[in-house]
Amino acid sequence: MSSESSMDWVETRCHRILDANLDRAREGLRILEEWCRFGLERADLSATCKALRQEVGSWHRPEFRQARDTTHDPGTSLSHPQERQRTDLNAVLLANCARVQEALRVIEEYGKLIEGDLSDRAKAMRYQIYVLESQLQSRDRLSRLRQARLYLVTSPHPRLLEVVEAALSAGLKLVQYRDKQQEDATRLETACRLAELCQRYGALFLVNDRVDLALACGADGVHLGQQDVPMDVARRILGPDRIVGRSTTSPEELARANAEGADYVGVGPIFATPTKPGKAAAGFDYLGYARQQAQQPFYAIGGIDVSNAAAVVAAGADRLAVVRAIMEAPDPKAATAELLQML
Ligand SMILES: Cc1ncc(COP(=O)(O)OP(=O)(O)O)c(N)n1
Ligand SMILES: Cc1nc(C(=O)O)sc1CCOP(=O)(O)O
Ligand SMILES: [Mg+2]
Repeated sequence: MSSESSMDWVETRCHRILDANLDRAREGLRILEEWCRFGLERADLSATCKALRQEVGSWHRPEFRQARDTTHDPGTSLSHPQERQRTDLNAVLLANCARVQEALRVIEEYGKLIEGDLSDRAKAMRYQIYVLESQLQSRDRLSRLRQARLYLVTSPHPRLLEVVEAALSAGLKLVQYRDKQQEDATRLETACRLAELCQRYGALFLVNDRVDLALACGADGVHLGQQDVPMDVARRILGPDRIVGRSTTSPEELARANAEGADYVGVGPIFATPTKPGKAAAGFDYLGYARQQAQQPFYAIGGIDVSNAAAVVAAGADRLAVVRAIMEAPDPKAATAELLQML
């Protein structure tokens, strides 16, 4: 083969690679765009995906398509089991973000042999996809939060992981690690183990009070009380894509939570509870007020169990947070299932 033809040979293969990866990037962006449009109904994110897809389309050149040779492509018969598996919607989004990022990385590398500008544009877009992935994860966290009707707030327990796993196995999708007494090193270790457990079950995991522990264990967010750090401090530390909730007991506290943009609020205590001794019940009156005034999902909390959950729902709660009803249940899995059934 002459040196000229070997150059042509390499160039033709690069065109083939660029053709495949330009198509791969556009296909992945289309899949993300469909969820943004029809799933999240987010015009802004849909427009972002559409613009990125159109830009990638503008990078195609006739010589790239002319180099296509699907008949002799050994990859068409290759498949990995993980490519067929999508455990949930989030897995679809993550898989297609990765598909676009990988395709852009290939275009960036092989584009250097063909056209430097193409390589530079692919690199710049790859960072835009990282941002889009965070936005989708954030939207995904908030959409998952809205879907979570039952919230387990843990209490200290000798078999804490076992109890939480039993509740997760019944379909629980929202857990908060709350332990006011434990030393930090132990709390961090426990938080990391709970975070891993919740991720395995596709559940959101938050930490009570402590933004530092939430950050350190990679939690999906933090729950702040009235005496905890301001919301903007928590968001500065955790980043804009994590969930921050706030306890409320009165219209004034709810107004503050609305004003600071809490992603959800606790509304309680509905009934006086030994889990939070010394705090007077806010009762159904405040629950009814919160139903009218809360600007985010709210979880009724305080003394709730299967004996009164129906009454709490009837008084205006769509979502419940419990401690003892699960943590002290003889059968946490059955208790969780029964509460979920009532919601
Ligand atoms: C969902 C939910 N609501 C309220 C609380 C109470 O938070 P806690 O830190 O236990 O008490 P305060 O800080 O609000 O006094 C919660 N943990 N979860
Ligand atoms: C952690 C907590 N916060 C409350 C609030 O009103 O902010 S009441 C509460 C304790 C809830 O425990 P149980 O489900 O065992 O009654
Ligand atoms: Mg607190």
